[in-house]
Amino acid sequence: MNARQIWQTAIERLQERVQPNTFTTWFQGTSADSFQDGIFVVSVSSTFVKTHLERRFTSLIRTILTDITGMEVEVQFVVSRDKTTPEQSGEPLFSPPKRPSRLGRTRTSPAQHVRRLAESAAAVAKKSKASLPFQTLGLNREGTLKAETPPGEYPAFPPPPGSGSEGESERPAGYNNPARPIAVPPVITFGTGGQLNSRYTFDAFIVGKSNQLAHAASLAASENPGRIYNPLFLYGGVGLGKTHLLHAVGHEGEVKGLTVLYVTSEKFTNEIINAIRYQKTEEFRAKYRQIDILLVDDIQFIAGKESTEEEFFHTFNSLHNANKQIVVTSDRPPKAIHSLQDRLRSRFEWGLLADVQPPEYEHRLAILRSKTDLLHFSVPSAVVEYVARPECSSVRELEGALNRVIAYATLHNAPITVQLATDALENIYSDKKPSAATKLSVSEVIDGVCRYYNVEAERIRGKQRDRDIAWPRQVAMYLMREETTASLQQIGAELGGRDHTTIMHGWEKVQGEMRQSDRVRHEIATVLESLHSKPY
Ligand SMILES: Nc1ncnc2c1ncn2[C@@H]1O[C@H](COP(=O)(O)OP(=O)(O)OP(=O)(O)O)[C@@H](O)[C@H]1O
Repeated sequence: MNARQIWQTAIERLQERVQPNTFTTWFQGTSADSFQDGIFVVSVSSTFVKTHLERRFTSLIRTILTDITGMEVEVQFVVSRDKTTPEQSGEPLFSPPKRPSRLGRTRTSPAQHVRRLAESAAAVAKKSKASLPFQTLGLNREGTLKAETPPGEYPAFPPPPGSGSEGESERPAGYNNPARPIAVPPVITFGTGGQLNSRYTFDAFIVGKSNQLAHAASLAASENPGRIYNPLFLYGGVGLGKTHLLHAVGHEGEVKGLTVLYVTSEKFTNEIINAIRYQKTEEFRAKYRQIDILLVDDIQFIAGKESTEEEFFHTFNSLHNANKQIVVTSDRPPKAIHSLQDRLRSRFEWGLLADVQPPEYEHRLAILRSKTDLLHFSVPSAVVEYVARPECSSVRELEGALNRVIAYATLHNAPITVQLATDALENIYSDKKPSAATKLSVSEVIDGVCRYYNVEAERIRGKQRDRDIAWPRQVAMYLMREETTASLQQIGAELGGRDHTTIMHGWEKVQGEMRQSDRVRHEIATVLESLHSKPY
């Protein structure tokens, strides 16, 4: 067998032993460079891939090559400068969507990518439902199961520094390894852009079923900026890690030496307003068009702002045409951003839509453990389990609860015990029990609905009947009836003097839509979640 044939066989075995998205991300596009004097050289497409393969897969590849060749093999990786990317070779596993010949036309290929990722997520989910105790159940950075790996399957979990062989871990909960030192890339500023938070790296992100797709897609986009999933649209409820992933993509771009710009949609809007005001639109455009990776947080807030949408549309086109990566986050999918221009909506739907959901209990435990490690605080397992127990819809809330327990212990100079945690979280966790105490006021509902749909309260109270205002108004009716103690008459009075039958009709309409549509159920759940999430 020559080097190429050996590598072909090795690749087939690797494919059987690692998860599909791990395989695609790291092994797709590798090839045999040479095999001489027991040294097998694998050619890879980038330094990033090289470093990752060296760190995580050397021993597995060595074992496989030794097995195939029947001799002791050392493995090395080289970056092939003139190596064609998968896209250039014409045989991509992930390929960028074909550019439509006219605006707004949709493409199909990203759907296959979604399916592939979703299938692998589902496979992991299925596996994780097996009778493993949660302490030994986990997903690593690639979403592969870390612990209790079935015989023959390679544990892809990275080793803590100095812990011996690859794949071993000290982490009991088995999610990705927060104990690893986290590379702290330099904080970047670009023009008037924002900064990347050095804590928000892929290494510090704990992967679970609820965020696996978003994580895998972000990782893949950061590996191949502008080539895969462009744009990448991350969406989900508050405090679930969208911004974290956005920054992580930015950090990886920085490592590659690319020009990264992170901006909130609010900042983007202000810059446009100022550019128009001071006749600096050319400078604005020039700045935005030399970016390699554009990261925009909370894109839903540009909806309904005409000049901002217009300028973003042109920026988007210009970057996308030049194969520059665009990643945006939103609290909801493009379809649910009601006042967004159709041409922008269709562009957002063009790449990959990936959602993040609230973490389930085991995932919350793993996140909390990683946070205690990062804080260099030793928190007993029973306390971590106590903090993770209530249904916590946002990781930010979870972090807040943990910080509160630690602060409470420090303040009282007391050991961290379950009793102390119970005291520290008394008011907070009792709030979570469904009771009259959780009822909202009508003005809280109006504020929340206006924030979510990006409309003004006067319009909600007004007479207009366009769908873009009628629907938020009906949602307000529904939520006021469900979530406040106000009577139908009081709700009617609050909503511009409407009759109680109109309120009843609005409530029925939303309830009916929720019964029929997952999307509407999700939408209402998101509004509710934002209404109930209070900062600690
Ligand atoms: N899977 C995770 N692993 C580790 N930390 C996480 C994870 N998900 C969220 N966090 C942490 O939770 C906090 C909130 O996350 P982030 O700001 O990214 O949420 P978000 O979805 O962007 O929320 P918002 O919509 O309110 O802006 C951050 O400190 C982040 O590091």
